[in-house]
Amino acid sequence: MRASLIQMRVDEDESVDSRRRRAASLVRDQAGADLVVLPELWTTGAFAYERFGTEAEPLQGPTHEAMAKAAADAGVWLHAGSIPERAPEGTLYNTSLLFSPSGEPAASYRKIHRFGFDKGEAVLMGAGTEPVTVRLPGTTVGVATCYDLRFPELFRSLVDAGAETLVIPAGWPERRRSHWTLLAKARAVENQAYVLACGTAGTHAGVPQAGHSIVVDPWGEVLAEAGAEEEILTVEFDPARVATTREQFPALKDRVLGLAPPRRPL
Ligand SMILES: NC(=O)CCC(=O)C(=O)O
Repeated sequence: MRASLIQMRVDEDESVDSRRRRAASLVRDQAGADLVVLPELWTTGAFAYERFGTEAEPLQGPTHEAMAKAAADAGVWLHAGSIPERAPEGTLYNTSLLFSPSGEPAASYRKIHRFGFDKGEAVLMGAGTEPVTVRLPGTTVGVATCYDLRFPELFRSLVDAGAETLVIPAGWPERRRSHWTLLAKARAVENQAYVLACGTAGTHAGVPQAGHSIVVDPWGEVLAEAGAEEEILTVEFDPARVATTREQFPALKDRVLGLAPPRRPL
C-alpha cells in the first residue's frame, strides 16, 4: 500500500481559498497512491483561534466539495485532514473528512479531545463523542486528530473496533516536537498498528509548527519522517504486517480488562 502524507505549510501569507486550491492540486499530484493524508485544520491553522468562526463551513461546504473532487480526480482514498465545521445548530467542531477514490464521502470524525485547557479550541469548539473506523481495501483505518494522540484509551477503542492503521492529522507545535514523535511511536507499539501522522509546516498565529510527519510500523520502527518544511512524505507499507506482528508477539491478547481500582493504603 502506498500512502502520501501532505505536510502543508500553513501561514497567514496565503488566503484560505488559495490554500484550498493548492491542497486540491497537491492531492491530484498523488495519483497512483492508495491513501493520501492532509493535516489538521489546514484551511485556518490549528492555532488561529480567531479564524475558526470566520472560516467555519458546513460539513458539505467548499472544502468538502474541493476534496471530494480531488480524491476522484486522483483516484485515491483521501483523509482530507480536518475543517472547522459549523454544525446546523451553530456549534463548531474540528471535523475530519474522508473520501473514497470515487469522491464519495467515506466518513467524518469530530475530534474528541479538544486542545487548549481553558482557552482556544477547548472553549470554541464542541467535542466529538464517536470514535471512527473506515474499511479500506487491505486495512481498517482508525482516525484521531492531533491532541487525541495523548489519549491511549481512544486508540484502544479503535483497535477494539478492528483498526490496523491509525491515521492522525495534526497541527503540532515545534515546541513539543519530542512528544509528537514519542507518542506516535508509542501508539504504534502498544497497538501493534501502523501510525500515519501528518502535521503542518510554517508558522501561524505566532506558533511555529513541528512538521516532522511520521510513519511508524507495528514494531515501532520509523518507516519515514519528514523535515520541518512543506513536504510530501511517501511511504510503501504492508498492512498484512499488523496481523503477523500481533500473532508473533501477542501482547494485545494479554490485556486485562475491567481492573479493580487501586487499593487504598491501610
Ligand atoms: N492542535 C492540537 O491538538 C495541538 C496539540 C498539542 O499541541 C499538544 O498536544 O501538545
